[in-house]
Amino acid sequence: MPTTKTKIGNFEFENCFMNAAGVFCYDRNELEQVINSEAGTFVTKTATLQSRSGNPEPRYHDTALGSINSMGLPNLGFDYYLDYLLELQKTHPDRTFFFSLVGMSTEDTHALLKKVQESDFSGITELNLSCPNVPGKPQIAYDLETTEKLLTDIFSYFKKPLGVKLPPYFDIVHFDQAAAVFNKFPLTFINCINSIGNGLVIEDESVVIKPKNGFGGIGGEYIKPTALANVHAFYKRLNPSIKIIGTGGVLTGQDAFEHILCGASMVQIGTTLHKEGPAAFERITNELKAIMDKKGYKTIEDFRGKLKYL
Ligand SMILES: O=C1NC(=O)NC(C(=O)O)N1
Repeated sequence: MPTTKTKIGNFEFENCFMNAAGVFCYDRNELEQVINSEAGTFVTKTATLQSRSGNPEPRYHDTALGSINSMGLPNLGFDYYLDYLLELQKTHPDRTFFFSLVGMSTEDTHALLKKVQESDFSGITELNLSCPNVPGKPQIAYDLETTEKLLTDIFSYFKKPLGVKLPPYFDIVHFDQAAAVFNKFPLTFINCINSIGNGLVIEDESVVIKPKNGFGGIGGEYIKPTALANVHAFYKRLNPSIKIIGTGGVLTGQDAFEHILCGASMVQIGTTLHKEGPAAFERITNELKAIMDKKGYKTIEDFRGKLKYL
């Protein structure tokens, strides 16, 4: 029977699936459901220094082909998630979890990461450089000069495993430029992609979410081609030591197979998890294993990154 186990940095995971930050990860109740599912691990909701109520509702809307959201980083605050992660290190010493975070300012980001560095947290940190939904705040990783400066400063003091959650890029030159920046740093991973920022969904004559006159991040089937392109573009450009997490448009085992074929070592599920709940992990894992079995692949390394060209 094929295995879908995987490795990120020095950490091994029994399954290459996990939630995408923002989905099923707001509090202990949701995170516990992911722990007890077939998922190999979880990532917390992106934590900020202080708790945030986020944007006005309605701020999330499912559509036939995916979702639109403008949550605005609602979260229970850094200390809530750190406390829970430290508790899990005692109750689940054999598991490794991801901690998503970002500051509302550069100073806050450094304050957060210094707290992680000084803490007993022994998991993996995902720095969210791509939230499109905080009014007035840009998606950081679209500014490569700022991103390079931020990572330079971070790696002067942060010595634990760190990856970055990236927005989608849409230009080959931008893939080249972004990869050149990321290759300068000892990143454990990059995560492609966050939602495609500032889309608009209309029903009848109205937008469907309240914040920003209806503009929000797009997820689901709409974004798989862009997600796959970002995973593969960076897979081809980054030092092999920087692993790729693939996020975006995963509804089935076939979608996950394609992310891994493009180079992903881990696959995150967002919109589908929001719609279906944690049972989606078992379904999609079984679908991927059936595809691997049919093709004679025993592990994901047998086909990871081996996308064929014409
Ligand atoms: O990084 C994020 N991406 C999203 O699509 N939404 C959330 C949010 O708005 O909190 N954050």
